Amino acid sequence: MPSHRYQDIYAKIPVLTPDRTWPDRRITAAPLWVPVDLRDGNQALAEPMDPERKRRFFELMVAIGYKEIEVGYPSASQTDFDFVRLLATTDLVPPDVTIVVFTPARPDLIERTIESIQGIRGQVVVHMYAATAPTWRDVVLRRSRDELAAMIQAGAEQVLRLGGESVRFQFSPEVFNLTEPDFILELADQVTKVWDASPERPVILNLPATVEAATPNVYADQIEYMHQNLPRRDGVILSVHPHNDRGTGIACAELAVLAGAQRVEGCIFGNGERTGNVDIATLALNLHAQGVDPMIDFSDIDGIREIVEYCTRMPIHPRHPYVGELVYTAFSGTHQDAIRKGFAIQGDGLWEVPYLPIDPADVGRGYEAVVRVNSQSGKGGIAHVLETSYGVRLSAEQQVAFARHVQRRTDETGREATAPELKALYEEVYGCSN
Ligand SMILES: CC(=O)SCCNC(=O)CCNC(=O)[C@H](O)C(C)(C)COP(=O)(O)OP(=O)(O)OC[C@H]1O[C@@H](n2cnc3c(N)ncnc32)[C@H](O)[C@@H]1OP(=O)(O)O
Ligand SMILES: CC(C)C(=O)C(=O)O
Repeated sequence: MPSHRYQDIYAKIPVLTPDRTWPDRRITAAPLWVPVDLRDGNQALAEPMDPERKRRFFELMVAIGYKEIEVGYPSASQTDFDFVRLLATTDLVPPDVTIVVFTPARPDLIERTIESIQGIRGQVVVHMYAATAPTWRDVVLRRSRDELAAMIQAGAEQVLRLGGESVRFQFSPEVFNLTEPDFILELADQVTKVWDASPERPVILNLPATVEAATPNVYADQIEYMHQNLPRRDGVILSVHPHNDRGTGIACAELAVLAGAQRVEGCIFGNGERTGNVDIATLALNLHAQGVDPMIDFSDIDGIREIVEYCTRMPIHPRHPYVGELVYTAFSGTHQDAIRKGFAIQGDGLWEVPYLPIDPADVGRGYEAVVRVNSQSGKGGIAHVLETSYGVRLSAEQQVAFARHVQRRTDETGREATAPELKALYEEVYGCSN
Protein backbone atom coordinates (compact mmCIF):
# COMPACT_ATOMS: atom_id res chain seq x y z
CA MET A 1 0.00 0.00 0.00
CA PRO A 2 1.39 3.45 -0.88
CA SER A 3 0.88 4.79 2.65
CA HIS A 4 3.82 7.14 2.24
CA ARG A 5 1.49 9.37 0.17
CA TYR A 6 -0.47 10.38 3.27
CA GLN A 7 0.29 12.37 6.38
CA ASP A 8 -1.41 12.63 9.72
CA ILE A 9 -3.23 15.75 10.85
CA TYR A 10 -0.26 17.02 12.88
CA ALA A 11 1.70 17.51 9.66
CA LYS A 12 -1.10 19.62 8.19
CA ILE A 13 -2.29 22.11 10.79
CA PRO A 14 -1.53 23.05 14.39
CA VAL A 15 -3.60 20.89 16.75
CA LEU A 16 -3.83 22.91 19.95
CA THR A 17 -4.48 21.22 23.26
CA PRO A 18 -7.30 22.75 25.30
CA ASP A 19 -7.43 22.82 29.05
CA ARG A 20 -8.84 19.35 28.52
CA THR A 21 -11.95 18.44 30.54
CA TRP A 22 -13.93 16.25 28.12
CA PRO A 23 -12.49 12.87 29.23
CA ASP A 24 -13.99 13.34 32.71
CA ARG A 25 -17.41 14.50 31.61
CA ARG A 26 -20.65 12.58 31.08
CA ILE A 27 -23.55 13.26 28.75
CA THR A 28 -26.61 13.84 30.91
CA ALA A 29 -28.91 15.63 28.46
CA ALA A 30 -29.50 15.45 24.73
CA PRO A 31 -27.97 18.22 22.61
CA LEU A 32 -30.16 19.98 20.03
CA TRP A 33 -30.35 17.55 17.10
CA VAL A 34 -30.58 19.15 13.68
CA PRO A 35 -31.28 16.78 10.82
CA VAL A 36 -29.69 17.66 7.50
CA ASP A 37 -31.27 14.79 5.56
CA LEU A 38 -33.04 17.19 3.20
CA ARG A 39 -29.81 19.02 2.35
CA ASP A 40 -26.54 17.13 3.01
CA GLY A 41 -28.31 13.78 2.80
CA ASN A 42 -30.20 14.82 -0.31
CA GLN A 43 -27.14 16.15 -2.15
CA ALA A 44 -25.49 12.73 -1.76
CA LEU A 45 -28.28 10.78 -3.47
CA ALA A 46 -28.06 9.53 -7.03
CA GLU A 47 -31.68 10.64 -7.38
CA PRO A 48 -32.35 13.64 -5.14
CA MET A 49 -35.72 13.61 -3.41
CA ASP A 50 -38.68 14.78 -5.46
CA PRO A 51 -41.20 17.18 -3.86
CA GLU A 52 -43.40 14.37 -2.57
CA ARG A 53 -40.43 12.59 -0.92
CA LYS A 54 -39.13 15.83 0.58
CA ARG A 55 -42.51 16.55 2.07
CA ARG A 56 -42.91 13.05 3.52
CA PHE A 57 -39.46 13.20 5.04
CA PHE A 58 -40.13 16.65 6.49
CA GLU A 59 -43.43 15.52 8.03
CA LEU A 60 -41.69 12.49 9.52
CA MET A 61 -39.05 14.68 11.13
CA VAL A 62 -41.67 16.97 12.62
CA ALA A 63 -43.67 14.00 13.87
CA ILE A 64 -40.75 12.41 15.73
CA GLY A 65 -39.85 15.62 17.48
CA TYR A 66 -37.08 17.56 15.73
CA LYS A 67 -37.28 21.27 16.59
CA GLU A 68 -34.77 22.63 14.09
CA ILE A 69 -34.61 21.17 10.57
CA GLU A 70 -32.34 22.02 7.64
CA VAL A 71 -34.77 21.87 4.73
CA GLY A 72 -32.59 22.46 1.71
CA TYR A 73 -30.24 24.47 -0.44
CA PRO A 74 -32.78 26.77 -2.11
CA SER A 75 -30.30 28.29 -4.58
CA ALA A 76 -29.21 24.85 -5.81
CA SER A 77 -32.31 23.72 -7.64
CA GLN A 78 -35.87 24.69 -8.40
CA THR A 79 -37.06 21.68 -6.39
CA ASP A 80 -35.24 22.92 -3.29
CA PHE A 81 -36.46 26.47 -3.83
CA ASP A 82 -40.05 25.35 -4.35
CA PHE A 83 -39.96 23.18 -1.26
CA VAL A 84 -38.96 26.14 0.89
CA ARG A 85 -41.74 28.16 -0.76
CA LEU A 86 -44.18 25.36 0.10
CA LEU A 87 -43.12 25.63 3.74
CA ALA A 88 -43.47 29.41 3.60
CA THR A 89 -46.97 29.34 2.17
CA THR A 90 -48.60 26.47 4.10
CA ASP A 91 -48.85 25.51 7.75
CA LEU A 92 -46.51 22.51 7.45
CA VAL A 93 -44.02 24.08 9.87
CA PRO A 94 -45.35 23.98 13.44
CA PRO A 95 -44.79 27.12 15.53
CA ASP A 96 -42.15 25.42 17.69
CA VAL A 97 -40.03 24.25 14.73
CA THR A 98 -37.30 26.42 13.19
CA ILE A 99 -36.22 25.80 9.65
CA VAL A 100 -32.69 26.21 8.33
CA VAL A 101 -31.74 27.02 4.74
CA PHE A 102 -28.24 26.56 3.39
CA THR A 103 -26.22 28.88 1.14
CA PRO A 104 -22.68 29.43 -0.04
CA ALA A 105 -21.11 32.84 0.53
CA ARG A 106 -21.97 34.07 -2.98
CA PRO A 107 -24.03 37.25 -3.33
CA ASP A 108 -26.35 35.95 -6.08
CA LEU A 109 -27.02 32.71 -4.20
CA ILE A 110 -27.57 34.49 -0.88
CA GLU A 111 -30.11 36.71 -2.59
CA ARG A 112 -31.94 33.71 -4.01
CA THR A 113 -31.89 32.04 -0.58
CA ILE A 114 -33.42 35.07 1.10
CA GLU A 115 -36.04 35.22 -1.64
CA SER A 116 -37.01 31.62 -0.86
CA ILE A 117 -37.82 32.32 2.79
CA GLN A 118 -40.03 35.37 2.30
CA GLY A 119 -43.23 35.04 4.31
CA ILE A 120 -42.13 32.16 6.55
CA ARG A 121 -43.68 32.51 9.98
CA GLY A 122 -41.36 32.42 12.95
CA GLN A 123 -37.60 32.25 12.96
CA VAL A 124 -35.47 31.02 10.10
CA VAL A 125 -31.79 30.19 10.24
CA VAL A 126 -29.73 31.14 7.20
CA HIS A 127 -26.75 28.81 7.18
CA MET A 128 -23.83 30.17 5.19
CA TYR A 129 -20.71 28.12 4.54
CA ALA A 130 -17.32 28.73 3.06
CA ALA A 131 -14.35 26.46 2.66
CA THR A 132 -11.61 27.62 5.02
CA ALA A 133 -9.11 24.75 5.12
CA PRO A 134 -5.76 25.42 3.38
CA THR A 135 -6.19 22.87 0.57
CA TRP A 136 -9.68 24.14 -0.21
CA ARG A 137 -8.52 27.79 -0.03
CA ASP A 138 -5.64 27.15 -2.39
CA VAL A 139 -7.16 24.59 -4.75
CA VAL A 140 -10.89 25.28 -4.81
CA LEU A 141 -11.47 28.93 -4.01
CA ARG A 142 -7.97 30.19 -4.86
CA ARG A 143 -8.19 32.91 -2.21
CA SER A 144 -5.80 33.99 0.52
CA ARG A 145 -6.90 34.00 4.13
CA ASP A 146 -7.57 37.75 3.97
CA GLU A 147 -9.54 37.48 0.75
CA LEU A 148 -11.60 34.67 2.16
CA ALA A 149 -12.23 36.55 5.41
CA ALA A 150 -13.46 39.51 3.32
CA MET A 151 -15.80 37.23 1.35
CA ILE A 152 -17.23 35.77 4.58
CA GLN A 153 -17.62 39.22 6.12
CA ALA A 154 -19.50 40.39 3.02
CA GLY A 155 -21.75 37.31 3.09
CA ALA A 156 -22.57 37.73 6.79
CA GLU A 157 -23.39 41.40 6.21
CA GLN A 158 -25.55 40.62 3.20
CA VAL A 159 -27.62 38.06 5.13
CA LEU A 160 -28.05 40.57 7.95
CA ARG A 161 -29.07 43.32 5.56
CA LEU A 162 -31.53 41.27 3.53
CA GLY A 163 -32.75 38.86 6.17
CA GLY A 164 -34.81 40.96 8.54
CA GLU A 165 -35.59 40.49 12.21
CA SER A 166 -36.75 36.88 12.05
CA VAL A 167 -33.52 35.56 10.53
CA ARG A 168 -30.75 34.06 12.62
CA PHE A 169 -27.28 33.36 11.25
CA GLN A 170 -25.31 30.16 11.08
CA PHE A 171 -21.78 29.93 9.78
CA SER A 172 -19.81 26.80 8.86
CA PRO A 173 -16.10 26.96 8.11
CA GLU A 174 -15.92 23.93 5.87
CA VAL A 175 -13.48 21.28 6.89
CA PHE A 176 -13.14 22.93 10.26
CA ASN A 177 -11.07 20.01 11.47
CA LEU A 178 -8.41 20.75 8.82
CA THR A 179 -8.38 24.53 9.27
CA GLU A 180 -5.84 26.43 11.37
CA PRO A 181 -7.48 27.23 14.76
CA ASP A 182 -6.37 30.87 14.75
CA PHE A 183 -8.17 31.38 11.43
CA ILE A 184 -11.37 29.84 12.80
CA LEU A 185 -11.21 32.16 15.82
CA GLU A 186 -10.62 35.14 13.55
CA LEU A 187 -13.68 34.25 11.43
CA ALA A 188 -15.80 33.53 14.49
CA ASP A 189 -14.90 36.93 15.87
CA GLN A 190 -15.79 38.54 12.58
CA VAL A 191 -19.22 36.94 12.06
CA THR A 192 -20.31 37.27 15.68
CA LYS A 193 -19.34 40.95 15.57
CA VAL A 194 -21.34 41.55 12.38
CA TRP A 195 -24.36 39.84 13.93
CA ASP A 196 -23.82 41.37 17.38
CA ALA A 197 -24.19 37.84 18.78
CA SER A 198 -25.89 37.68 22.16
CA PRO A 199 -27.75 35.08 24.24
CA GLU A 200 -30.99 36.63 22.92
CA ARG A 201 -29.94 36.37 19.28
CA PRO A 202 -27.11 33.84 19.17
CA VAL A 203 -25.07 32.97 16.10
CA ILE A 204 -24.73 29.27 15.37
CA LEU A 205 -21.11 28.37 14.76
CA ASN A 206 -21.09 24.96 13.16
CA LEU A 207 -17.73 23.20 13.12
CA PRO A 208 -17.88 20.40 10.57
CA ALA A 209 -15.58 17.43 10.27
CA THR A 210 -16.51 17.61 6.59
CA VAL A 211 -14.03 14.83 5.90
CA GLU A 212 -12.85 12.90 8.97
CA ALA A 213 -9.11 13.22 9.30
CA ALA A 214 -8.02 12.00 12.74
CA THR A 215 -9.00 9.94 15.75
CA PRO A 216 -12.07 11.25 17.64
CA ASN A 217 -10.00 12.50 20.59
CA VAL A 218 -8.38 15.02 18.23
CA TYR A 219 -11.79 16.35 17.14
CA ALA A 220 -12.81 16.56 20.81
CA ASP A 221 -9.69 18.60 21.57
CA GLN A 222 -10.38 20.85 18.60
CA ILE A 223 -13.96 21.45 19.77
CA GLU A 224 -13.00 22.03 23.39
CA TYR A 225 -10.31 24.47 22.29
CA MET A 226 -12.98 26.46 20.45
CA HIS A 227 -15.41 26.17 23.36
CA GLN A 228 -12.79 27.71 25.63
CA ASN A 229 -11.49 30.39 23.28
CA LEU A 230 -14.40 31.57 21.14
CA PRO A 231 -15.12 35.26 21.35
CA ARG A 232 -18.66 36.14 22.58
CA ARG A 233 -19.07 32.55 23.72
CA ASP A 234 -22.43 33.20 25.39
CA GLY A 235 -23.76 34.54 22.10
CA VAL A 236 -22.69 31.42 20.20
CA ILE A 237 -24.41 28.07 19.85
CA LEU A 238 -21.54 25.67 19.30
CA SER A 239 -22.60 23.07 16.77
CA VAL A 240 -20.86 20.07 15.21
CA HIS A 241 -21.38 18.26 11.94
CA PRO A 242 -19.36 15.04 11.77
CA HIS A 243 -19.05 12.83 8.73
CA ASN A 244 -18.00 9.22 8.86
CA ASP A 245 -15.00 8.76 6.56
CA ARG A 246 -13.00 6.89 9.20
CA GLY A 247 -16.10 5.16 10.55
CA THR A 248 -15.88 7.22 13.74
CA GLY A 249 -18.59 9.84 13.19
CA ILE A 250 -20.54 8.67 16.22
CA ALA A 251 -17.50 8.81 18.48
CA CYS A 252 -16.61 12.26 17.16
CA ALA A 253 -20.11 13.58 17.89
CA GLU A 254 -20.25 12.07 21.36
CA LEU A 255 -16.82 13.32 22.36
CA ALA A 256 -17.63 16.72 20.86
CA VAL A 257 -20.70 16.98 23.10
CA LEU A 258 -18.50 16.13 26.08
CA ALA A 259 -16.16 18.87 24.85
CA GLY A 260 -18.84 21.58 24.82
CA ALA A 261 -20.91 21.17 21.64
CA GLN A 262 -24.56 22.13 22.17
CA ARG A 263 -26.00 21.17 18.82
CA VAL A 264 -25.38 18.21 16.51
CA GLU A 265 -26.15 18.02 12.80
CA GLY A 266 -26.55 14.64 11.12
CA CYS A 267 -28.93 12.40 9.19
CA ILE A 268 -31.43 9.98 10.70
CA PHE A 269 -29.72 6.73 9.72
CA GLY A 270 -26.46 8.26 8.54
CA ASN A 271 -27.10 8.92 4.88
CA GLY A 272 -24.85 11.64 3.45
CA GLU A 273 -21.81 12.38 1.36
CA ARG A 274 -19.43 9.40 0.85
CA THR A 275 -19.67 7.29 4.03
CA GLY A 276 -22.43 9.50 5.35
CA ASN A 277 -23.25 12.14 7.90
CA VAL A 278 -23.26 11.13 11.53
CA ASP A 279 -26.27 8.95 12.33
CA ILE A 280 -28.66 10.80 14.66
CA ALA A 281 -30.77 7.71 15.42
CA THR A 282 -27.71 5.94 16.79
CA LEU A 283 -26.61 8.99 18.77
CA ALA A 284 -30.08 9.46 20.23
CA LEU A 285 -30.61 5.81 21.07
CA ASN A 286 -27.13 5.60 22.61
CA LEU A 287 -28.41 8.21 25.06
CA HIS A 288 -31.64 6.29 25.59
CA ALA A 289 -29.59 3.16 26.39
CA GLN A 290 -27.78 5.15 29.11
CA GLY A 291 -30.99 6.39 30.73
CA VAL A 292 -30.99 9.83 29.08
CA ASP A 293 -34.13 11.07 27.25
CA PRO A 294 -33.06 11.39 23.59
CA MET A 295 -35.84 13.97 22.92
CA ILE A 296 -36.68 12.25 19.61
CA ASP A 297 -39.30 9.53 19.43
CA PHE A 298 -37.95 6.33 17.89
CA SER A 299 -40.71 4.12 19.31
CA ASP A 300 -41.74 3.06 15.79
CA ILE A 301 -38.31 2.61 14.29
CA ASP A 302 -39.54 0.38 11.48
CA GLY A 303 -42.11 2.97 10.41
CA ILE A 304 -39.33 5.59 10.35
CA ARG A 305 -37.06 3.22 8.47
CA GLU A 306 -39.71 2.58 5.83
CA ILE A 307 -40.09 6.28 5.07
CA VAL A 308 -36.33 6.90 5.07
CA GLU A 309 -35.72 3.97 2.71
CA TYR A 310 -38.50 5.17 0.43
CA CYS A 311 -37.24 8.77 0.34
CA THR A 312 -33.54 7.96 -0.10
CA ARG A 313 -34.11 4.86 -2.23
CA MET A 314 -31.40 3.17 -0.19
CA PRO A 315 -31.75 0.08 1.98
CA ILE A 316 -30.59 0.01 5.59
CA HIS A 317 -27.97 -2.58 6.44
CA PRO A 318 -29.18 -5.53 8.59
CA ARG A 319 -26.43 -4.76 11.15
CA HIS A 320 -27.18 -1.04 11.36
CA PRO A 321 -27.31 -0.06 15.07
CA TYR A 322 -30.79 -0.09 16.61
CA VAL A 323 -32.69 -0.35 13.29
CA GLY A 324 -31.06 -3.18 11.32
CA GLU A 325 -33.12 -6.29 10.82
CA LEU A 326 -30.66 -8.45 12.77
CA VAL A 327 -29.61 -6.22 15.61
CA TYR A 328 -31.90 -7.82 18.18
CA THR A 329 -31.27 -11.36 16.97
CA ALA A 330 -28.93 -14.06 18.29
CA PHE A 331 -28.09 -17.18 16.27
CA SER A 332 -25.32 -18.41 18.53
CA GLY A 333 -26.00 -20.87 21.29
CA THR A 334 -24.41 -19.21 24.31
CA HIS A 335 -25.93 -15.83 23.45
CA GLN A 336 -29.36 -17.43 23.08
CA ASP A 337 -28.96 -19.22 26.39
CA ALA A 338 -28.07 -15.96 28.13
CA ILE A 339 -30.95 -14.07 26.54
CA ARG A 340 -33.41 -16.79 27.51
CA LYS A 341 -32.23 -16.74 31.11
CA GLY A 342 -32.36 -12.95 31.09
CA PHE A 343 -35.94 -12.90 29.80
CA ALA A 344 -36.95 -15.41 32.45
CA ILE A 345 -36.09 -13.03 35.28
CA GLN A 346 -36.69 -9.67 33.60
CA GLY A 347 -39.52 -7.75 35.25
CA ASP A 348 -40.65 -4.16 34.76
CA GLY A 349 -37.55 -2.70 36.40
CA LEU A 350 -34.13 -1.92 34.97
CA TRP A 351 -33.39 -3.72 31.73
CA GLU A 352 -30.78 -6.43 32.36
CA VAL A 353 -31.11 -8.92 29.51
CA PRO A 354 -27.62 -9.95 28.35
CA TYR A 355 -26.62 -9.17 24.76
CA LEU A 356 -29.60 -6.84 24.22
CA PRO A 357 -28.48 -3.28 24.98
CA ILE A 358 -32.09 -2.07 24.90
CA ASP A 359 -35.49 -3.73 25.07
CA PRO A 360 -36.52 -4.21 21.41
CA ALA A 361 -40.04 -3.18 22.43
CA ASP A 362 -38.75 0.36 23.09
CA VAL A 363 -38.37 0.82 19.34
CA GLY A 364 -41.50 -1.11 18.46
CA ARG A 365 -39.89 -4.48 17.76
CA GLY A 366 -41.41 -7.78 18.91
CA TYR A 367 -39.48 -10.61 20.54
CA GLU A 368 -40.04 -13.28 17.83
CA ALA A 369 -36.77 -12.55 16.05
CA VAL A 370 -34.61 -12.38 19.19
CA VAL A 371 -33.61 -16.03 18.90
CA ARG A 372 -33.18 -17.73 15.52
CA VAL A 373 -31.78 -21.20 15.07
CA ASN A 374 -29.02 -22.53 12.81
CA SER A 375 -26.00 -24.83 13.21
CA GLN A 376 -24.40 -22.34 15.63
CA SER A 377 -27.34 -22.60 18.03
CA GLY A 378 -27.71 -24.68 21.17
CA LYS A 379 -30.40 -26.40 23.21
CA GLY A 380 -31.43 -23.24 25.07
CA GLY A 381 -32.20 -21.33 21.90
CA ILE A 382 -34.11 -24.23 20.35
CA ALA A 383 -36.20 -24.67 23.49
CA HIS A 384 -36.85 -20.91 23.56
CA VAL A 385 -38.23 -20.91 20.01
CA LEU A 386 -40.51 -23.90 20.60
CA GLU A 387 -41.75 -22.47 23.87
CA THR A 388 -42.37 -18.88 22.75
CA SER A 389 -43.78 -19.80 19.32
CA TYR A 390 -45.85 -22.87 20.23
CA GLY A 391 -45.96 -23.20 24.01
CA VAL A 392 -44.02 -26.48 23.70
CA ARG A 393 -41.95 -27.02 26.84
CA LEU A 394 -39.13 -29.52 26.64
CA SER A 395 -37.75 -31.28 29.70
CA ALA A 396 -34.03 -30.90 30.40
CA GLU A 397 -33.29 -34.32 28.84
CA GLN A 398 -35.49 -33.60 25.82
CA GLN A 399 -33.68 -30.32 25.27
CA VAL A 400 -30.33 -32.11 25.01
CA ALA A 401 -31.66 -34.89 22.83
CA PHE A 402 -33.74 -32.69 20.53
CA ALA A 403 -30.82 -30.27 20.04
CA ARG A 404 -28.83 -33.16 18.51
CA HIS A 405 -31.58 -33.72 15.95
CA VAL A 406 -31.71 -30.04 15.11
CA GLN A 407 -27.93 -29.86 14.88
CA ARG A 408 -27.88 -32.78 12.44
CA ARG A 409 -30.58 -31.13 10.30
CA THR A 410 -29.00 -27.67 10.23
CA ASP A 411 -25.56 -29.14 9.48
CA GLU A 412 -27.09 -31.06 6.59
CA THR A 413 -28.98 -28.13 5.12
CA GLY A 414 -26.51 -25.38 6.09
CA ARG A 415 -29.56 -23.18 6.64
CA GLU A 416 -31.52 -21.61 9.42
CA ALA A 417 -34.28 -23.78 10.94
CA THR A 418 -37.39 -21.65 11.19
CA ALA A 419 -39.91 -22.01 13.99
CA PRO A 420 -42.36 -24.06 11.82
CA GLU A 421 -39.47 -26.30 10.73
CA LEU A 422 -38.45 -26.87 14.36
CA LYS A 423 -42.03 -27.71 15.22
CA ALA A 424 -42.28 -30.18 12.31
CA LEU A 425 -39.01 -31.82 13.37
CA TYR A 426 -40.22 -32.01 16.94
CA GLU A 427 -43.38 -33.78 15.78
CA GLU A 428 -41.33 -36.10 13.60
CA VAL A 429 -39.03 -36.99 16.52
CA TYR A 430 -41.61 -37.26 19.27
CA GLY A 431 -44.56 -38.34 17.13
CA CYS A 432 -47.00 -35.82 18.56
CA SER A 433 -48.25 -32.31 17.85
CA ASN A 434 -47.82 -30.87 21.31
C1 LIG B 1 -19.58 20.27 2.34
C2 LIG B 1 -20.88 20.54 1.66
O1 LIG B 1 -21.76 19.75 1.78
S1 LIG B 1 -21.00 21.91 0.76
C3 LIG B 1 -22.53 21.80 -0.07
C4 LIG B 1 -22.39 21.07 -1.37
N1 LIG B 1 -23.67 20.96 -1.99
C5 LIG B 1 -23.85 21.17 -3.29
O2 LIG B 1 -22.94 21.50 -4.02
C6 LIG B 1 -25.23 20.93 -3.83
C7 LIG B 1 -25.79 22.10 -4.60
N2 LIG B 1 -24.87 22.79 -5.47
C8 LIG B 1 -25.22 23.35 -6.64
O3 LIG B 1 -26.39 23.24 -7.04
C9 LIG B 1 -24.22 24.13 -7.42
O4 LIG B 1 -22.92 23.67 -7.11
C10 LIG B 1 -24.32 25.67 -7.12
C11 LIG B 1 -25.68 26.19 -7.60
C12 LIG B 1 -24.21 25.96 -5.64
C13 LIG B 1 -23.22 26.43 -7.80
O5 LIG B 1 -23.23 26.03 -9.14
P1 LIG B 1 -22.21 26.61 -10.23
O6 LIG B 1 -22.28 28.08 -10.25
O7 LIG B 1 -22.54 25.86 -11.46
O8 LIG B 1 -20.73 26.22 -9.71
P2 LIG B 1 -20.10 24.83 -9.32
O9 LIG B 1 -21.12 23.82 -8.95
O10 LIG B 1 -19.10 24.41 -10.35
O11 LIG B 1 -19.39 25.29 -7.96
C14 LIG B 1 -18.06 25.70 -7.91
C15 LIG B 1 -17.93 27.18 -7.67
O12 LIG B 1 -18.44 27.56 -6.38
C16 LIG B 1 -17.37 28.15 -5.60
N3 LIG B 1 -17.66 27.84 -4.21
C17 LIG B 1 -17.56 26.64 -3.60
N4 LIG B 1 -17.92 26.77 -2.30
C18 LIG B 1 -18.25 28.05 -2.11
C19 LIG B 1 -18.69 28.79 -0.99
N5 LIG B 1 -18.90 28.20 0.16
N6 LIG B 1 -18.95 30.09 -1.13
C20 LIG B 1 -18.76 30.69 -2.32
N7 LIG B 1 -18.36 30.04 -3.43
C21 LIG B 1 -18.09 28.75 -3.32
C22 LIG B 1 -16.13 27.50 -6.18
O13 LIG B 1 -14.98 28.24 -5.90
C23 LIG B 1 -16.45 27.51 -7.66
O14 LIG B 1 -16.28 28.81 -8.15
P3 LIG B 1 -15.43 29.08 -9.53
O15 LIG B 1 -16.24 28.43 -10.61
O16 LIG B 1 -15.41 30.57 -9.61
O17 LIG B 1 -14.11 28.45 -9.36
C1 LIG C 1 -21.86 22.15 7.17
C2 LIG C 1 -21.47 22.00 5.77
C3 LIG C 1 -20.56 22.98 5.22
C4 LIG C 1 -21.22 20.60 5.40
O1 LIG C 1 -22.12 20.01 4.89
C5 LIG C 1 -19.95 19.91 5.69
O2 LIG C 1 -18.96 20.52 5.99
O3 LIG C 1 -19.95 18.67 5.59
